[in-house]
Amino acid sequence: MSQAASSATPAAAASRAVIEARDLNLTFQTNDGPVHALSNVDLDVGKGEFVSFIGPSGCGKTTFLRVIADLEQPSSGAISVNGMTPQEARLARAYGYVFQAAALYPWRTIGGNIRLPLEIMGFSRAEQAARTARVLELVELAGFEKKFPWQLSGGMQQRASIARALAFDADILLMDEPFGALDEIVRDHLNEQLLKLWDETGKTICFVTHSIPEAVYLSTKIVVMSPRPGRITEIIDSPLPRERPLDIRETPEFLDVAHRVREGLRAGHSYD
Ligand SMILES: Nc1ncnc2c1ncn2[C@@H]1O[C@H](COP(=O)(O)OP(=O)(O)OP(=O)(O)O)[C@@H](O)[C@H]1O
Repeated sequence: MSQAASSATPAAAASRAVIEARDLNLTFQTNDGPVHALSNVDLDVGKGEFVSFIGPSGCGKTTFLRVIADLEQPSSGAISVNGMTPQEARLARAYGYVFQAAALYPWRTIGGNIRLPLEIMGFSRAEQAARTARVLELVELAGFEKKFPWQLSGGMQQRASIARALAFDADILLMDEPFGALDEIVRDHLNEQLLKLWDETGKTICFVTHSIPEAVYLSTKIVVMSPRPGRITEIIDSPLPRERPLDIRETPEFLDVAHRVREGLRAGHSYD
C-alpha cells in the first residue's frame, strides 16, 4: 500500500471504504453571493453498501454525487473514490451514473444506447454484444434491444439507463433520483428490482431520493442532509435485513427507521 493510501485510511474499517469524504466544502460563487452547497461533509461509504441521500431541495445531494463523479470541484477538504482522486476514478471508469431522466438518445435503439459507452471505450463488437445482452438480462429487458426509447414505458426507459450505467461493470453506481418521476407502483417494482440487482452484483450504490420509504427500503445507510449550508445532519445505519420483501415496509422495524429519518429531516428543516 502506498504511503498516501495508508495515511488516508487510519482505521481498519475505513480501509474498505470506496468513498471517503473528509471535511468537504463546496461554495458556488453566484451573482447573489456565495452558496454553501456542501459544508464540512464527512462520510465513509463502504464497499457493497447501499447509501441513500435524503433532504430538502438545495441541501447538496446532487452536488455531492457530482463531486464524487468529478463534475464539480470541492472548495476545500478531501475526497477519494476507490482510493483515487475523483479525476483518476473518472478516468478509470470507476462508476456508472444514472440521472433523474433516462437521458437515452432517441435515434438509437435500446441496445445502441447501452453500447454507446462501450463503443467509446473501444470494446470489441463481440464484447459489446455480450455485455449488452448481460445487462439487459439484469434489468429484465431481454428482448427489447432493438426497440427505440419511445417504444418503452417510463419505467422501462429508466431500467435501460441503469443497464447503460452497468454495461462497463464499474464497482460504483451513482443514482440521482432515478425513479422520482415515476408513479408509485412502478417505483415499488423498480425498487425491488434494484435491490435484487444490488444483491446479485455486489456494487456500491449512492442513491439520491426525496422519499423516506424509498430510502429506508433500499439502504444499508441513510444520510440525512439539510440546506443553507448543505450539510449532513445525521447518518443512520439500517438494522433491516438484506432480504427485503416489499411488505417489510409494514413492520415495526421499518417504521422505526422511517421515523428516525423523518425526525432527522425535521430537526434540520427551517420553515422560512
Ligand atoms: N452550478 C451551480 N452554480 C451555483 N449554484 C449551484 C450550482 N449547482 C448547485 N447550486 C446550488 O447549490 C445548492 C445545492 O444544490 P443541489 O442541486 O446539490 O441540491 P439538491 O439537494 O440535489 O436539490 P434537489 O433535491 O432540488 O435536486 C442549491 O442552493 C443550488 O441552487
